[in-house]
Amino acid sequence: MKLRGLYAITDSQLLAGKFLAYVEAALDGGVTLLQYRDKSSDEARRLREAEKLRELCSRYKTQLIINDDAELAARLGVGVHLGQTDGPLTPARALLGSKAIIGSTCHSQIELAEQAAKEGASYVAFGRFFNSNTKPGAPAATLEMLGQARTRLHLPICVIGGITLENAEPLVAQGADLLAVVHGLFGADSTQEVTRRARAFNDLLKNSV
Ligand SMILES: Cc1ncc(COP(=O)(O)OP(=O)(O)O)c(N)n1
Ligand SMILES: Cc1nc(C(=O)O)sc1CCOP(=O)(O)O
Ligand SMILES: [Mg+2]
Repeated sequence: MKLRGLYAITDSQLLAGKFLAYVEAALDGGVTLLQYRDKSSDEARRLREAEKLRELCSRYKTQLIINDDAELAARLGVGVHLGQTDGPLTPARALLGSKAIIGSTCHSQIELAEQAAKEGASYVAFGRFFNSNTKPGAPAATLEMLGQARTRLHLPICVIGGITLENAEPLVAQGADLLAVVHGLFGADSTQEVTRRARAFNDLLKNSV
């Protein structure tokens, strides 16, 4: 499966009271990867919500990715996204198997991405490219770095951080495969607008290849 398209990421605060409706609206517009990102330590709720997302994703033929938690991903039989302090990639690959999608945060460092590729990552993520409501303190990355990464790396490149329909085009032009978005997608006022935005993100990627 080619990893290219919209990578929707959930946010428990932003989606409070409309979680499944907004996620389904995004899936309806087309989502390549859906990441369940919940930074709370409420394990029972995390399991319950992740199970619901797995069911929804299977209906829409979208791949579910769990943020931070390889054990939960293994329990559900889905993929995982690991940051630099979320545990090593090699044991996660051993736990989840060769077919699982495993992503790695590489901030703005191509060397981290090369290492992640050696350790079995399925994609590497660079960011933050713009001001982010969700994670304002994330280290910054540049378009120039992204262009260099594209020439050096042979696995899918995900970009993240403050991405909207208005600013995404240069990232795609520099070789991004996956646009990872929270607010620029789920910050919409209605489910219809979420679906419209999802379609428009996909159009940006389609029109560039
Ligand atoms: C697709 C994607 N890219 C980067 C991140 C950030 O991961 P991390 O640095 O571990 O930070 P948290 O998201 O865990 O706060 C991500 N989650 N997804
Ligand atoms: C979870 C996360 N990681 C980032 C990084 O740069 O590693 S930026 C980010 C938040 C993405 O949300 P939004 O689209 O609302 O900016
Ligand atoms: Mg993390």
